[in-house]
Amino acid sequence: MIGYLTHDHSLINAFRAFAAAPASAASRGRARRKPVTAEERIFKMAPKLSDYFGAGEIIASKGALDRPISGIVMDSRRVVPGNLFFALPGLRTDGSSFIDEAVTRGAVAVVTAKLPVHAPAKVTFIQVADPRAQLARVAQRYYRFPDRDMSVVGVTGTNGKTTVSHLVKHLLNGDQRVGLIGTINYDLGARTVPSFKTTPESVDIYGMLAQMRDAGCRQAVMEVSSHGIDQQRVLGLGFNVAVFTNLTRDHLDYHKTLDSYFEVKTRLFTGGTGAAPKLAVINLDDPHGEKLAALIPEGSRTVTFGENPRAQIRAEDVSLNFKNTTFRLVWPGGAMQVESPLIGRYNVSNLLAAIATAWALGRDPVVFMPRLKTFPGVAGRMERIEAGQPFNVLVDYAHTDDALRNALGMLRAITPGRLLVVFGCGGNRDRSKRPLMVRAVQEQADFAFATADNPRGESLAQIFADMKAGVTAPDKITWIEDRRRAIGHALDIAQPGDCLLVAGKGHESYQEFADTVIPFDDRQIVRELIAVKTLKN
Ligand SMILES: CC(=O)N[C@H]1[C@@H](OP(=O)(O)OP(=O)(O)OC[C@H]2O[C@@H](n3ccc(=O)[nH]c3=O)[C@H](O)[C@@H]2O)O[C@H](CO)[C@@H](O)[C@@H]1O[C@H](C)C(=O)N[C@@H](C)C(=O)N[C@H](CCC(=O)O)C(=O)O
Ligand SMILES: Nc1ncnc2c1ncn2[C@@H]1O[C@H](COP(=O)(O)OP(=O)(O)OP(=O)(O)O)[C@@H](O)[C@H]1O
Ligand SMILES: N[C@H](CCC[C@H](N)C(=O)O)C(=O)O
Ligand SMILES: [Mg+2]
Repeated sequence: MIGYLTHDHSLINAFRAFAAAPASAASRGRARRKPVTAEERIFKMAPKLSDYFGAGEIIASKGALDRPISGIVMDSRRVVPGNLFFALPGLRTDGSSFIDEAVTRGAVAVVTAKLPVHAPAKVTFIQVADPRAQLARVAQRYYRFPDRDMSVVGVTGTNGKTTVSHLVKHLLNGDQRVGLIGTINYDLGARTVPSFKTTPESVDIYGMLAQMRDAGCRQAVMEVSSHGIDQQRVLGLGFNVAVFTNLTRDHLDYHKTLDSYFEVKTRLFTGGTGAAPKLAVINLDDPHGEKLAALIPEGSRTVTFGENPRAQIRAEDVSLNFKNTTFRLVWPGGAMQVESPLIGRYNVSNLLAAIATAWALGRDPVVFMPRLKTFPGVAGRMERIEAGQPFNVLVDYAHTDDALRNALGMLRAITPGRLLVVFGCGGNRDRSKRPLMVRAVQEQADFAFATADNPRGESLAQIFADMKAGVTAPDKITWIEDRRRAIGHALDIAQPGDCLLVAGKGHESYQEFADTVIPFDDRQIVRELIAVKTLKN
């Protein structure tokens, strides 16, 4: 262990404050757009608190409504003087318990579901029906509707969101500056910062879209997680395009059933998050994609992709190997040969999703496809580690049974020797996927080291116990709690011709325990251990 960060996520909070800082007065002045509605016109003047609320949104209030605010915050620990604090009901606690703390830190106004009986006179209290929904509405107004100045693409699905988002950004980048919000980083146009959430809170999203707008981005791509949709983080956001990659088992700790998980995803396409997107880009190779296509409202255009002969954007004659993937791309009005260093059949799907999105946005594949050649890949997604070892090592972010099955199935087909895996299951996430992940590994791999992923607040003994319910071939799996040691053992037994997949943490540069977050990067650790091994031999 090199050191540790305390679990209060001070670093993460610092990134967050940095990423979502309100546009400065100067940058607000630089905005190039023309206000189009009466509501937007208000924000040309110095806005006051009441301007951020629409008709009927305030149920009751105490204190002045005509005061200015210096920012919007939903976590009392982030309040600075002059802020408007949103007290949100949560799964673990209630933001209302932190109103006193927020006021002590300088909040001048509080939005809450229930007015307090004894309220400090200097603070304004506003009662609304749904503080979480209201947060999104207020944030959108505070940041002056940045989504209306840009074409925003939202990508949802269990797997492939990050890969597709980065591909879309890359394909569109040649024409214009494209912002990005996703699992790995936030590209705000003028600067890129590390991510703290795949789909951040609404106030952070609108804040970041405003920074992109002010940096000249007219196009943005963002991953939209099911948690993000359900927690109204994208409420009211006007998506130009919504993309559906696939739906397989994950997050059932939160959604309980696959049907309700699917229902949450459909909201992005049917207007359930505000307005329906103008364009719906849907994977027809996934049975849930077929179902979704039938739900798209009139007024939205649907573009389908897949190997399915009915898909508008289609891959034919797919050829896969360890070095690259080739297929014939067919679209209404043309066809061409595609070659990409992204390996695995699921990446054909990701490539088609991105191509379909660019095509749906009016771009010509003949013009944008040459850009694929310079796509650098996505960090921690089938990332090859070449440190002079005589066998293949790949680091991948597969953390569901479907992703593991796909990743291992693909490597199996192209590995002459044994297929080895290091993997684990995250804590405080879906427990039901744990035995299924073990099954997927047993089906495809010759030998596996089960270890810690991010245990978070759960004991590793509990996580291992859940995983063990899926064991049918105990001789194939060695259980080693320490992830670094597990990787070391796997490297020790690997022989020329073998392939080692280190799965689950991909680009992550930390490991999260109950009360500490330690620096931990699978890619760096593999390199270090190979170097040590080489020195010893
Ligand atoms: C399970 C889940 O999604 N939880 C989210 C939920 O937390 P919660 O309901 O438990 O909140 P809580 O801790 O009870 O707190 C309630 C309120 O009190 C506030 N509070 C709390 C403590 C304090 O000292 N002061 C204070 O003001 C909190 O800011 C919050 O607004 O609401 C919070 C904001 O109100 C979110 O930050 C939190 O996301 C947590 C951090 C999280 O880890 N979410 C993950 C699962 C997530 O969203 N992941 C998806 C990706 C999933 C995928 O791979 O597809 C993502 O988009 O990142
Ligand atoms: N289209 C796909 N279908 C199935 N599995 C995929 C697909 N694309 C990627 N994967 C697998 O899922 C892993 C995660 O991919 P990616 O990061 O693109 O997905 P994501 O949806 O953004 O995940 P997360 O929800 O954790 O942010 C990859 O490392 C790979 O193993
Ligand atoms: N976005 C996913 C990431 C999982 C990554 C894996 N390393 C884990 O910690 O389980 C989630 O929050 O479920
Ligand atoms: Mg992602």
